[in-house]
Amino acid sequence: MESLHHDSDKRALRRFLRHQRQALSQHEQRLAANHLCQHLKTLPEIHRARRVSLYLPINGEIDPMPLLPWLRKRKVEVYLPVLRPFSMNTLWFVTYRPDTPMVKNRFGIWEPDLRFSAQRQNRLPAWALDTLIVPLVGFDANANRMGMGGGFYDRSLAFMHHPGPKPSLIGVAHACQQVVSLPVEPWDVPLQAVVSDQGCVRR
Ligand SMILES: Nc1nc2c(c(=O)[nH]1)N(C=O)[C@@H](CNc1ccc(C(=O)N[C@@H](CCC(=O)O)C(=O)O)cc1)CN2
Ligand SMILES: Nc1ncnc2c1ncn2[C@@H]1O[C@H](COP(=O)(O)OP(=O)(O)OP(=O)(O)O)[C@@H](O)[C@H]1O
Repeated sequence: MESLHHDSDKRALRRFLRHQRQALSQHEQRLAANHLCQHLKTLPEIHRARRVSLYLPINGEIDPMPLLPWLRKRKVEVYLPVLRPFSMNTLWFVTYRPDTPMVKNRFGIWEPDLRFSAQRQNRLPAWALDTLIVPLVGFDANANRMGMGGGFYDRSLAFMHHPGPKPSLIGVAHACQQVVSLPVEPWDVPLQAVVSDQGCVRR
């Protein structure tokens, strides 16, 4: 595919890739999730991390949750992205434990409820995490990414363009979400790597 230059091309590609992953059967999804997590477990960015964010999948997204028992065993603190209230489309990262009270957000994604997230000791800004597992709609061989189009991760990770602490960013997606090349926008925050059910591409 040629590189894409227009917003309408980007929207069409996003729609196409979302259809691709939604067409996977439950069996294919489970297999892909297990393969993904086997690859993730080999990454140094995961091995050295003490605080990791995952996400709860929707719309055919690859499921990173099979990693959870492994992380818990290693005493890694696990966080989920939460739509930050009263703030323009940015994310907080909230502790995910077996007793964390959950609600559906406006996109139908389960997230820790507001009373829980509002307590400071239960959340972190993205810069305080060691590694973020970032859900993707599309990626290319250079680990460029395309998300849901809300700009949530890009906005929440804008600090990556400045000096200071920087977490590792690992994108994850189904192998069928890889394209030849994606346009890079000025606000895009580069990932270290993208991991799929079929392996890992590095920047
Ligand atoms: N599982 C998961 N959780 C996540 C994300 C994600 O991509 N996946 N996010 C990553 O950013 C944030 C939520 N961002 C989202 C952005 C757009 C849509 C979405 O479905 N948009 C619809 C329009 C819906 C509407 O406007 O009401 C669409 O694109 O059709 C969903 C989540 C935080 N949590
Ligand atoms: N740092 C930022 N500050 C303000 N707006 C931003 C920032 N980053 C992205 N945006 C806005 O978010 C919108 C969506 O961006 P884009 O299409 O790149 O989303 P995306 O690749 O799906 O990323 P994400 O996974 O973060 O949603 C764009 O209109 C862009 O202007």
